Amino acid sequence: MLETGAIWGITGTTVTSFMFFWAIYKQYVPAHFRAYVERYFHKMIGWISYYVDIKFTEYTDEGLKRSQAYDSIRNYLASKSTALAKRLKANETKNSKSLVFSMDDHEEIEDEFEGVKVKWYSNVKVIQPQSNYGQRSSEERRHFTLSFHRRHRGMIIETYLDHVLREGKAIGLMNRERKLYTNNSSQEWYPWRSGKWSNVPFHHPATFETLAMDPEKKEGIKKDLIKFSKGKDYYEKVGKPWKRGYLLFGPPGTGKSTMIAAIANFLDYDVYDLELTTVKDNSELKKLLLDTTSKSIIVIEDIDCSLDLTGQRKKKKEEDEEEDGEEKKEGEKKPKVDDKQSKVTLSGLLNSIDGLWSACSGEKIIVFTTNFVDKLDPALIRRGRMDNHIEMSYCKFEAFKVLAKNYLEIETHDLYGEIERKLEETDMSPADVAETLMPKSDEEDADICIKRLVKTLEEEKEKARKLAEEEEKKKAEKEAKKIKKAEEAEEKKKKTEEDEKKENVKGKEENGNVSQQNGNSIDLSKKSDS
Ligand SMILES: Nc1ncnc2c1ncn2[C@@H]1O[C@H](COP(=O)(O)OP(=O)(O)OP(=O)(O)O)[C@@H](O)[C@H]1O
Ligand SMILES: [Mg+2]
Repeated sequence: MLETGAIWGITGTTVTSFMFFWAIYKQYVPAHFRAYVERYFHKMIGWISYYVDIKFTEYTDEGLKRSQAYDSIRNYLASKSTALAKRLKANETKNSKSLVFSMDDHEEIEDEFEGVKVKWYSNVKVIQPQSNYGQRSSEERRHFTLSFHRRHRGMIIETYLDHVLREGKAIGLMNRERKLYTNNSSQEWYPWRSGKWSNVPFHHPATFETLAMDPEKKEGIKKDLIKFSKGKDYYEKVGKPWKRGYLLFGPPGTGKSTMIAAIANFLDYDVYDLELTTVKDNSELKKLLLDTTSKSIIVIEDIDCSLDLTGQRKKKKEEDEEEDGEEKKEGEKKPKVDDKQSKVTLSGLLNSIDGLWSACSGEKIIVFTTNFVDKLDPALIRRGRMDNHIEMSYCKFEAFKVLAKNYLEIETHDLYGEIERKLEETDMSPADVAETLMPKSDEEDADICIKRLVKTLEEEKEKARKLAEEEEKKKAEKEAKKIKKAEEAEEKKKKTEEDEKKENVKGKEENGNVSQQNGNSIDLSKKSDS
C-alpha cells in the first residue's frame, strides 16, 4: 500500500505535468483551434455529466440593460457569502461605518433548499473589443452560474429560483441607499471605469412639510404622487406605461429643484439628473434611459436651455424679435448648446420619454423644469407627456407662513397682516424671503428677522416701481422712435412719388417738343418738294 507521502508525491507530479502541458497548449495551439476543442469538450461533458448549469448575466438585451435578476441573485448570495464563501469582497455601506460582504469573482458557494444542494459560481470574463483607432480597451462581463443535479430540474426552476429572486429583491430594497445619479460622457461608459451614470448618496433634506407653497396645491400634488406610486395595476389595466411626467415652471428661486427633492424623499425614489448637453445623440439618450432603474425620478433641469429643443416656434419667435429689434429679457438664460457636441433632437427626446423604449421599466417620474414655459414646444409638454403642469410662483402669504415656521419657529406675529398686504403687492421669490428671514447671528431673534422682511419688502416694492417707470419710459421712447421712423418713411415715399411724377411730366414735354420738331421737318421737306 502506498503511504500518504507517496500519494502526495504522485499527485504533485501529476499536477505539475498537467500544468506544464496546459501552458504548452495555451501557448502553441492557435486561439481558433482552442475554441473549437473547448466547444467539443463542453459538449462531451454535457453528455456524461449529471449536472445542469444556468447562467445569469449582469446585462441583458445585448448588453443594453442591467439585469434585475442578476442584482437580486447578487443580493441573495451576499447574504449567504459571509458565512460560506472563502473569498469575499467588502463594500462600504450607507454610513461607511459597517461593511457589506459579497462573493468575490471566481468564487463558489453551496446553498441548500428543501434538502437539495446547489452550487453558485461567480465568474468574470475580460473581453477586449477592437476600437476604431486600433486601440484596445478591455471590458469586464460578470455572470453567475447555478449548478444542480438534473433530477431536481423541475423544483429548481419552478420553486428555488423564484425563492432566490424574491428574497434578493427584498434584501435589495432593505439595503437600498437612495442615490443621486448624473450621466457620464460616452467615453467613460466601460464598466471598469464609471459606467453610464455616476452616483452619490442622496441626502437632500427638503420635504413637502418644509416646501413653501399654496397648501391646497401641495395636497393635490401629494395625492397625485400617492395614486401614481400605487397604480401598477391601474396603469396595466388602461394599457399605459407606468410613468408620469411633471413640468415645473416658474421664476428662479421659487422652489422647482426643492420640489424634486421633496418628491424623491416623499416616494423614496432615486434621482437621475440628466445633463442633456453631454449626451451625444438620440441613441446614446436611449441607452442612458434604459440604464435607469424603476422607482426613480429622471430630471432635466432648465429644459429650455439644455438643447435647441424648442423647434420651429422658437426660430419664428427669434425672427420676430429680430424684426422688432427687441432685446432679450434680463436674466434669460441662453441655450448652453454647442451644436457639434450634442445631436439630441426634439423627436429623439420625445421618443425616449414616451416611445416604445420608455415602457421598458416602470414606476418612473420624468420632471422638466423651466423658467420660461412659453419658450417650449407644445409637443414637448402636452398632457400625456407632461401630465402635471405645476407653476411655482412668487412667495404669497401661505408660503411665507411655512418659511417663517421653518426658519424662525413662529406661527404668528403682529406684523403678519402688513406682510400679507406687502406680499400681494410685491414679487419676491421664496428663496429671497427665506434668505431675509434667516437669522444672521445668535443675537438676531424672530422679531428682528420679521422686521427686516417688512423693510426688504418695502425696498423691493420701491425697486419694482422704479423699474416699471423706467420700462414705461423705454417703451414710450421706443414707440416714439417707431412713429418717427414711420413718418420718415412716409415722407420719403411721398418725395419719391413726387419726383417720379415730375420726371414723367418732363418726359412727356420733351416728347411733345420732339414730335413738333418732326412735324416741322416734314413741312419743310414738303416745301422743298414743291
Ligand atoms: N418654495 C420653496 N419652499 C422652501 N424653500 C424654498 C422654496 N423656493 C426656494 N426655496 C429656497 O431657495 C433655494 C433655491 O430654491 P430652488 O433651487 O429650489 O429654486 P429653483 O426654482 O429651482 O430656481 P432656478 O430656476 O434658478 O433653478 C432653496 O435651496 C430653498 O432653500
Ligand atoms: Mg433649480
